[in-house]
Amino acid sequence: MELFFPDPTENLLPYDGEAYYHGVVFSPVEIERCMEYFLNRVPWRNDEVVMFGKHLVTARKTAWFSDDFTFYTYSGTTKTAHPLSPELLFLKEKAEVLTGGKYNSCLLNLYHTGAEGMGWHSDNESSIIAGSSIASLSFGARRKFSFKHKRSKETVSLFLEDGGLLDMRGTTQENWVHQLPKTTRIDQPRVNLTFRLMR
Ligand SMILES: O=C(O)CCC(=O)C(=O)O
Ligand SMILES: [Fe+2]
Repeated sequence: MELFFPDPTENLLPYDGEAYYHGVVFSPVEIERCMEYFLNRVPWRNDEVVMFGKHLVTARKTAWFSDDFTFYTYSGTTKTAHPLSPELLFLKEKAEVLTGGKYNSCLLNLYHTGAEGMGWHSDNESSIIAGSSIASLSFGARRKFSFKHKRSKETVSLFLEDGGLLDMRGTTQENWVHQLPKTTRIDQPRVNLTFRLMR
C-alpha cells in the first residue's frame, strides 16, 4: 500500500494493534541538519546480537541514547546509552507533540544501503512499558516497512519517507512483528530513530 496523503488518525492495522503514519513531519532544512548530525556526529557502533546461541556483529550500525538509563539489554546483549543530545531532544519533543506519547530513550539505526535491513521482530522487551507508543522517525532513503500478524500472518506494508513519522502503540508489539526488508534497488543511506518509553 502506498500512502500519498497519510492520515495520522487512520489505523494501518486491521486488528490487534495500532499504527499511525503521519507522513513527512520535518521541513527540508530540518531534514538536512538532522542528516548532517546523524552521519557526522552520532557515535555509531556495529550492533551485536545473540542469535541461535551465536554472537553476531551486524553490518547495520546502531547508537543508543537515554534520559536516565545507562545500560539496555536488547537482542541478548547489553549496550551502554549516551545521554540524549540537544538534536535528539528536539526530535523527541516533536514526536511527543504529534503522537501525544512520552519517550525517555531512543535507538538509532544506520542502514548504509538497501543491502542492510532488519528482520522480523517485535519491540516487546520487558524493559519497554507495554502498550506505550514507539515513535519511529526516518531520514534518508525511502524504504519499505512491513507488519505481519503473529497468528494470521496477514501483512501490511508502507513506505517510510525522508522525514516521516510512524507511531506504533497499544497491542501492536504483542500481536504483530515488523521488518525493514533488504532491497537491491537502494544505494543511499537511511537512518531510523525509535523513541521508546522504558521502565
Ligand atoms: O528501521 C526501521 O524502520 C525499523 C527499526 C526497528 O524496527 C527497531 O529499531 O526496532
Ligand atoms: Fe522494531
